[in-house]
Order: sequence, then C-alpha cells, then structure tokens
Amino acid sequence: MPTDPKRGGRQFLLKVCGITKIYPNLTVFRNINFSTERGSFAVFLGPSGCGKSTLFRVIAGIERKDSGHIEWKGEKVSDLKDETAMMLQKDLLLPWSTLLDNVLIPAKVLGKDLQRERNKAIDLLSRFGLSGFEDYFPYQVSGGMRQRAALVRTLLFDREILLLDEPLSALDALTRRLLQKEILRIQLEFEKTVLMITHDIKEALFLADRIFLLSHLPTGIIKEIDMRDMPKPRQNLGPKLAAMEEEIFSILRGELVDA
Ligand SMILES: Nc1ncnc2c1ncn2[C@@H]1O[C@H](COP(=O)(O)OP(=O)(O)OP(=O)(O)O)[C@@H](O)[C@H]1O
Repeated sequence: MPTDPKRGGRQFLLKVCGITKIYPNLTVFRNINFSTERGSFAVFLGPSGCGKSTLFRVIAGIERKDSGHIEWKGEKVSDLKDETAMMLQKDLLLPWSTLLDNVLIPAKVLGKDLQRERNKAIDLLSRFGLSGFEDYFPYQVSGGMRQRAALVRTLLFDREILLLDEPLSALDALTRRLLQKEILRIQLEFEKTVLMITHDIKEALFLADRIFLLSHLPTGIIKEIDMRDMPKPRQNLGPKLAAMEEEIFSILRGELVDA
C-alpha cells in the first residue's frame, strides 16, 4: 500500500489506515489498509461472512472501529456519514410509499427543497427507465425496477462516495448485466467514487478499477488487483480477464474455511 497521499498525480479521496473491528469474542478484521482515488471503482471480493458488510458499516460511520483511522481528502476524520450513501442487496423501499415518494426520502431527511428534488427525482427515474411508474408502489414493479429506484434514491443523497453492498445479487442474470452498465454510467456521469461488495468474480472484473480480495476471518486484504489499464466497458471476458477470473477463484477458494 502506498503511504504517499499522491499517486499518479491524483489525490486519494479516501484512505483507510489500519482499521480494526472487534465484536465481543470476534475479531472481524485487523489492520485493513486501502486507498481510493476520486472517481474510481473499487470492488471487494471475499468469502461469505468474512466481514465485508461490517467493513462498509465502519467506513460509513454506522459502526465504530476499534483502532486505526480514516482520512478524507488528506484530513483525518471521525467518520464518513456526510460523504457516503449506502445501497444494500435488499432495496429497503417503503412498501406503503410510491416509487417517487421513496426516492424523495433523502430530500426529506436532509431538509432539501422538495419541489426542486421532486423534479430531479422525476428526471432521474425517467433516465433509469422508470418513467410512468412514479406513482406505482414497490410491490407493483419488478425486482430490477425496485433496485433502479433504490439506485436513484442513493444518488439523491448527493454524496461523493457510493457504498454498494451486493446491490445486484438478488437479480436475474440479464437484469444484473443491464444494471451493471447503469452503475458504470452513474459512476461516470455523476462523477461518483464507488466501493462495491460482490460475490460475483465476473461482475468485479467488468466493473472494477481496483479489486481487493479479502481473507476469511479475521479479515485482511490478501491481494489488490489494479485494473485501471483495462478500458471499460468490458463486454466479455477475453483471455486476459478469463485468466484473472481463474486466479481470483483459486485465491478465494483457498480462503474457504472448509475447502
Ligand atoms: N452486530 C454484530 N455483532 C456480532 N457479530 C456480528 C455483528 N455483525 C456481524 N457480525 C459477525 O461478523 C462477521 C462478519 O459479518 P458480515 O456480515 O460483515 O460478513 P459479510 O462478509 O458481509 O457476509 P456475507 O458475504 O455473507 O454477506 C460474521 O461472523 C457475523 O456473524
């Protein structure tokens, strides 16, 4: 891990320095270090239960860390509550609210100008293929449409970092591919820095600028794969990505406790 705050002329937006998380009787992770540049896409892959979601909750300031620190734009900060918006596998849309009211939740929570945010929300819903569905309730639309609405809601928090915790894993393969492209579009168009957890190695290879492979508990970063020189969109695997897929698979298989 570089300790220099600059690399390739770009300043790190987020720097995680030696953080540790311990629950009573369980050390989840110890001495995690990584950095992300503004506008980059980092993907975390690791065995089930290794602490990926806990790591994201600590980064987001939802849970406290036991040691280490986090730097934001070169400054030490206590948490990143105001810089991150999180999206989970479960869309967490309120079943009694329409899609439009659901995506307006950030505007209400943050006390923003509702009329302005409403126009923004309607525009974003339309750009994510949800035009005409604004007044539908979550149970009236498909899983992919609900996740699109959840993505729009995450965007309306207007935060620099998106923490995506397996946002697509409940979706069918085709919808998943379509939404992967939309996430890439969001990242570029809205200049977001994305940190994403997935169990899908191909998904990581399609999306990432950098992949972090995590070990079993207590978790550490066992390998960092730099993919910044591989242009996106990466439509199909090709020999280089296929070899990387095989390598990642064999590393992660070694991390399965009962392998
Ligand atoms: N609040 C908590 N108190 C105690 N232990 C917890 C708590 N939250 C999570 N854990 C434990 O921490 C470990 C890591 O959990 P976490 O959900 O972060 O893993 P994960 O890698 O995201 O899992 P998965 O890939 O299955 O989603 C697990 O053993 C879990 O039981």
